Amino acid sequence: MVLNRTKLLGIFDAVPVIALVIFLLCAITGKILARYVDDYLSRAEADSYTQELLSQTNKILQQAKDKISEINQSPHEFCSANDLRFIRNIIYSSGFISDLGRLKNEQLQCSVLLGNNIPQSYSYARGILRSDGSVIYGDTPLFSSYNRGVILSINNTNLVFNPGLLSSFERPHYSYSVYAGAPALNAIVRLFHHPEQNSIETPSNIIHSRTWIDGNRYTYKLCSPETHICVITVADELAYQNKHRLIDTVFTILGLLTGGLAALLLLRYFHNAQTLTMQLMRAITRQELDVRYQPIVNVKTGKIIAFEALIRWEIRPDDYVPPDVLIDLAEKGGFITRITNYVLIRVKADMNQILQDHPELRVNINIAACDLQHDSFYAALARFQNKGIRPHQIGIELTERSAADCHAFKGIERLRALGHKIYLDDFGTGYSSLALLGKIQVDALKMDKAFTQTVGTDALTVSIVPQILSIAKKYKLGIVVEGIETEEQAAYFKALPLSIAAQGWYFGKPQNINEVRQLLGISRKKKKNSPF
Ligand SMILES: Nc1nc2c(ncn2[C@@H]2O[C@@H]3COP(=O)(O)O[C@H]4[C@@H](O)[C@H](n5cnc6c(=O)[nH]c(N)nc65)O[C@@H]4COP(=O)(O)O[C@H]3[C@H]2O)c(=O)[nH]1
Repeated sequence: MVLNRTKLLGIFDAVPVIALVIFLLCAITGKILARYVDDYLSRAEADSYTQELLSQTNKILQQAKDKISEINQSPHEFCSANDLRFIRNIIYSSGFISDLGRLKNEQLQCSVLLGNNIPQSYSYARGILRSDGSVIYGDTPLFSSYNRGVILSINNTNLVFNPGLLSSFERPHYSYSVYAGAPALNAIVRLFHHPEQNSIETPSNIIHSRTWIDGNRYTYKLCSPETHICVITVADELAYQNKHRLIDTVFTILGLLTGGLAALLLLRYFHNAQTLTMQLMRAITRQELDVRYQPIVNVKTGKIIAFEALIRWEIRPDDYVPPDVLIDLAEKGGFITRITNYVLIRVKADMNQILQDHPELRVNINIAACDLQHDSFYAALARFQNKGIRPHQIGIELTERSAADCHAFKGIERLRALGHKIYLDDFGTGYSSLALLGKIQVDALKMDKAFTQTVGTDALTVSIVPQILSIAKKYKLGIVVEGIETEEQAAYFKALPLSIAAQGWYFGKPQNINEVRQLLGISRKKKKNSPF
């Protein structure tokens, strides 16, 4: 008993550590999530800003082409005063053109700002030949009042872009550079840039993608595969700092709260379980547990042939802990054999005389696999024989799960050698029911009530009831059908050409020993003396 209690406390001792680990895991997960969300939002923000600049640049290039074709419709003499006036009217209304020059044999002849006063030597920066036949010169030196400018050249017409044309798209903490590439991607020039953006280097090529450059979350690149225009935006730390702090705080708090809640729930669950387990151990010591007996009948005659002993724990008046919960607690707490021995003692006290008087009658006891390793269990069983009760009058029920435990095999053999009958409980609910029968020898199968309840319903056609019955027949095993609740179910099994024992509310619910005595007395009267 000291050993059991120590083992039990050992399990519960680990709970605060597990709770702490869960708490820490949740807190760390919160931090990691914050990082992901932060990255996602930063990328989304950079993406939308870069996209905006890219589409604006594409729009301006298209408008520039339109303006050039409009200007090329000039009805006036080439570079005449009227021609320059005509052009001036068009470019001043556009807002994004700072000058426009006309060329002959690749030599500038006149421009809106310089008139016809053009210096003879003129050299352009490197130009990019684009797929539509236009040429773009990035940051070319100019003769006009602007030192440098971007030129779009189509059909002997050079359009100079206003250098500040993207200024209305500037954003705090962001700067940008816009590039144009040749379709073959072998040459790139810079078109426009933020006034502070001089440090960024022209990329060696333009790969069509949207990405953080070199994994740096402050430099974002977006290229258009159609126009070969690329925009690189650069954010400073301040652009994300506040958002980063907010996201980090929110997710850290969420992580801590979730972790705290999970840890608390775990502690509460185990505290309750611990409390219940301790209460159960106390109830055993104080002998507060009760045993009820459910009749098992021959389904053909309706005669009682046995009882199943079932444990009951009334934790408060009319408030019972379900036996499977109670058994689970005892198994996890490592003191299930105390329950089994307790039941054996109670059964002996209750049924001693009845079993002696009626040697045909049997009582089935539920046991767990680990009982089979305890000498105290065999000793408790042996006490029945001292009173002249024969071993076959004490049936042993083991669930499939328990019987499949490899340590149980030897114990089962030992019990059979002692003369006890072995019943495989809840048969059919395990995944290896049939395989189990090849490994261990049992005397009867108890068909689980879940299958019984398919009788009288459409589900019977697909249920495994017939298979279980034929397995029992094939292996020459007895069969006890559990959970018979209706006359229809009873009639179904009664009509089968098999010897079947039955148990269920239809024949009688689990009852206390006084009711059992009464039941036997009633049966006795009915059958004129003995029902057995
Ligand atoms: N719906 C319905 N249920 C019916 C009907 N006829 C009987 N039952 C219930 O079916 C269960 C039959 O016991 P089990 O399969 O061995 O299943 C038992 C058994 O595995 C375990 N158990 C009960 N007492 C002990 C015990 O002393 N030791 C061990 N190790 N396990 C026990 O707890 C399980 C549940 O026991 P109980 O709640 O008493 O539930 C009992 C019984 O009350 C019916 O017609 N309809």
